[in-house]
Amino acid sequence: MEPQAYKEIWKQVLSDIQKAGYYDSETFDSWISKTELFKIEDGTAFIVYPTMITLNILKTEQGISLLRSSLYEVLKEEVSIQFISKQDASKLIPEIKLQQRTQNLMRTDFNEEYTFENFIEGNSNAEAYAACLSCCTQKKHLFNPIMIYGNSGLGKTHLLHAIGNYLKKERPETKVFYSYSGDLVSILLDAMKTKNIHGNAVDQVKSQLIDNDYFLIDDIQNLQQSSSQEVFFTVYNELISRNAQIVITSDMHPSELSGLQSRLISRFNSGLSVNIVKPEFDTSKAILKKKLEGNEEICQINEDVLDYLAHKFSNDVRNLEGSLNKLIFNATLENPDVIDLDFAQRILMKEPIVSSTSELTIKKIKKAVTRFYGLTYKDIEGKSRQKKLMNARQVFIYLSRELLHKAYVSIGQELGNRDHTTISSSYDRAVKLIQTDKNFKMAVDKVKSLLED
Ligand SMILES: Nc1ncnc2c1ncn2[C@@H]1O[C@H](COP(=O)(O)OP(=O)(O)OP(=O)(O)O)[C@@H](O)[C@H]1O
Repeated sequence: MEPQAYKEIWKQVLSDIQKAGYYDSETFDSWISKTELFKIEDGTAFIVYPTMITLNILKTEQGISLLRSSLYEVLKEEVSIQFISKQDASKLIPEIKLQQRTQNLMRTDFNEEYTFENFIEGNSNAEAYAACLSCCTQKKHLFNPIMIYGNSGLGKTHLLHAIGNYLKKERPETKVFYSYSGDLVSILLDAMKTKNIHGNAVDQVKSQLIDNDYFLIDDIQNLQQSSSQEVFFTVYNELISRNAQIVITSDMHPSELSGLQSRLISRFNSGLSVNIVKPEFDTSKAILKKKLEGNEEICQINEDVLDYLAHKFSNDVRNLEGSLNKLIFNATLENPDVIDLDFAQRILMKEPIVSSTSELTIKKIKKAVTRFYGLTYKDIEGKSRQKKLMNARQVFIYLSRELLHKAYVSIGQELGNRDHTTISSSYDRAVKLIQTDKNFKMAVDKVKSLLED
C-alpha cells in the first residue's frame, strides 16, 4: 500500500476516535492527533507515537480496543496493534524503500522492440537465439543457467528482453525478474546495510528475489569484487533448486570472470554457455533492412550503402544502427532524392560513429548532452524543471542506460544526487518516448553523434 493510502485510512480512524468522545478534546488534539499509521502488515497495524505520554494514553485496554474497533470500521477486517516510536519508524523507512525497489525490478515493461521476431538470426548468434527461445517454450529447463557471453552491442540485452516480452504475452502468469547486475548489486548492498528492527532486510530481499520463475541478469560482470556475492550465491542456489530458469549475460566467458567467487563460476559453467559474436555480412544487412522497415516513406536508401555499412560497422550492432540512424536523420535535414554512397560517406566522415562503446564514459555522455543543448553541468545537475533542462536530463539518463548500462544510482549521482527511483521512472518514460516522439529520438541520435570527442 502507498504511504498516501495509509494517511487516508488514519485520517478516518482519527475522526472516528474523536467522534467516539472517549478522549477529551485537549487530550485528543495534543496527543492522539499526532499519531500516524506507519503500515499494515500480516494483520498488524503499526502505529507511530511521537512521545511516551502518547504511548501511555493509547496503550490502555480501552485505548487499544477503541483503536481496533475504529480500524475495523475503516478496513472491514480485524487487525492487531503494535506501537512503534518515531525513531524506530524512521529506521524502517529504508527497508520499505528497499522492498519497493526490488519490487520495481519484477518488471513487465520490457522494451517492446526487443522481441524474438525483431531479432535477426545468423550463424553469429543462432545458438544464443535458440537457447533463449527454447527456455521460454519448455517447462522443464534442460540447461540451467544459460550464460550468453560476447562483446558489447551484439544483442545480449535484446535477447533477455525478448524472453521477458515472450513470457508476458504467451505465459502472463509467469513471474519474471530482470535486472542489470549493477542495480541488483546496489539493492543487495543496501539490504546488507539497512538496519531492520522487525525481521531481516537481507532475508526480505532474498525472498522477493527467489519468488520468481525466470531470473534474468544482464551484464553479470558488475558482480565481480562485490561483497554481495555471498547473498547472490544463496539466492542463486535457491532459484535452481526451485527449477527457476536463470539466464545471465556477460561480456566474457564465465571462466574469465576472475572477480567472482570460484563456486559461482563453477555453477555458471555447469549450465549452457553460448557465445555471441559479431554478425556476418548477410546478418548485418538483414539487421539494417529490419531497422529500415517503416522508414521507407522518409527516405530511399541504395543497396550499396547498406553493403558499405554492413562491412564497416558490424563489430557492434549499436554502431550499425547508429550509422543508419545518422543517415536517416541527415536525410530529413537535407532531403536528398535518395541516400547514395556519396551522401553516406560524406555524412559518416563528417560525424564519425563512435568506434567502440568501451571507450565511452558517463562523463562523455554528460558532456555531449550539455554541448547539444548548450547547457552547463550545473544546469543539468540543478533543480530547475525548465523544459529544456528536463529534456536534457532525460536524454542523458536514456543514453547512460542504453550505451553503458549504468545503474540508476550512478546516473542519479551524476545528476546532482537525484534519487534512483526518479531516474528509473524517467528512463521508463524515455523508452516509450523513443518510440513515439520524433523530436526526442532526433535529440538522442544527435547526441550519440557527438559522442566522438
Ligand atoms: N541480431 C540482431 N537483430 C536485431 N537487432 C540486433 C541484433 N543484435 C543486436 N541488435 C540491436 O543492437 C542494439 C544493441 O544490442 P544489445 O543492447 O542487446 O547489446 P548487448 O550485447 O547487450 O551489449 P552490452 O554488452 O553493451 O550490454 C540493440 O538495439 C539491439 O536491438
